Amino acid sequence: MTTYKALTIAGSDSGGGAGIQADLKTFQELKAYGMSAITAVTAQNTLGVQDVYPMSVAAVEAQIDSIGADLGADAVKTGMLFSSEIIEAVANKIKQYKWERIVVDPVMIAKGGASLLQQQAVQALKDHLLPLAMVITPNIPEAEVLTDMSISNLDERMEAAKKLHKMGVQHVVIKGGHGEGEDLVDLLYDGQEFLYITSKRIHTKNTHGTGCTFAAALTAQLAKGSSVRQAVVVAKDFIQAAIEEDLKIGNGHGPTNHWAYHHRQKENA
Ligand SMILES: Nc1ncnc2c1ncn2[C@@H]1O[C@H](COP(=O)(O)OP(=O)(O)OP(=O)(O)O)[C@@H](O)[C@H]1O
Ligand SMILES: Cc1ncc(CO)c(N)n1
Repeated sequence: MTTYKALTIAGSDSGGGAGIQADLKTFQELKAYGMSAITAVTAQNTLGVQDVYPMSVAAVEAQIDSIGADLGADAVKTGMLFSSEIIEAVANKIKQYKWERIVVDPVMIAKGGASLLQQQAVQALKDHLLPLAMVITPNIPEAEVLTDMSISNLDERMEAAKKLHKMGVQHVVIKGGHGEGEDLVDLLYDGQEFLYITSKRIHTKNTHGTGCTFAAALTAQLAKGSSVRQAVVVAKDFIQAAIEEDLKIGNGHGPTNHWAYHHRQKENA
């Protein structure tokens, strides 16, 4: 049996709902072998981010080298990268190891408002990482920052997706969690066609880590050889199950349930 390997390069969330922890749990549930390179340690829980401790560039590079020199990776996800120095180092390592199935989740701000990316690092993201991305998964506010436009309807979202594609990204997924209304649309653009992945909005405050979990599910599927389109559909089912069966823990925005998708599949088998 082949073992498919997925690497996450992201920040640690001590509360376990987002970041590295969400990614590794999701990889495991989707049967991809999970590996990590930590870019920053956050002191975080369901109430918010209490502190951020970035790693040195050398520490980030050393973790990636340990993986590149031995295990290798079938797909790579980037999450919280914090600074332009870390972004440049990560982009160089991706090129060095010739990794191609790259999912860039352009994490900027946590739900409570804490900054997970320095403002001056946005340009580095555009210059160095976007051209390497097989898929980018911004939420609406992140797509606005990256494209320098305001997005208040689906037409503008389509225009933003085209702009991001022009910046060198192969596939763009602009997620609809931050949109309005009962129907929620994630928009996929591959440079030619738009695909709308729709669902009903679930009314819950427990949405901590939805973005990380969605992008991690996408990465696991790409590691196993899926097409981007198939991977996005599975990622949407995965996050839908994880939000529907949310965990009622902590006093703020609780985490999603990373085992709900697998659990449902077993029940339906
Ligand atoms: N209330 C909800 N009901 C159903 N699906 C949701 C809901 N909120 C988010 N999603 C889904 O979760 C995924 C992540 O979307 P969202 O726009 O919330 O990402 P995000 O803002 O990057 O998340 P995060 O806050 O973790 O950074 C998308 O597939 C979206 O459709
Ligand atoms: C470490 C980390 N990465 C990403 C997010 C975005 O959800 C978060 N809250 N924390």
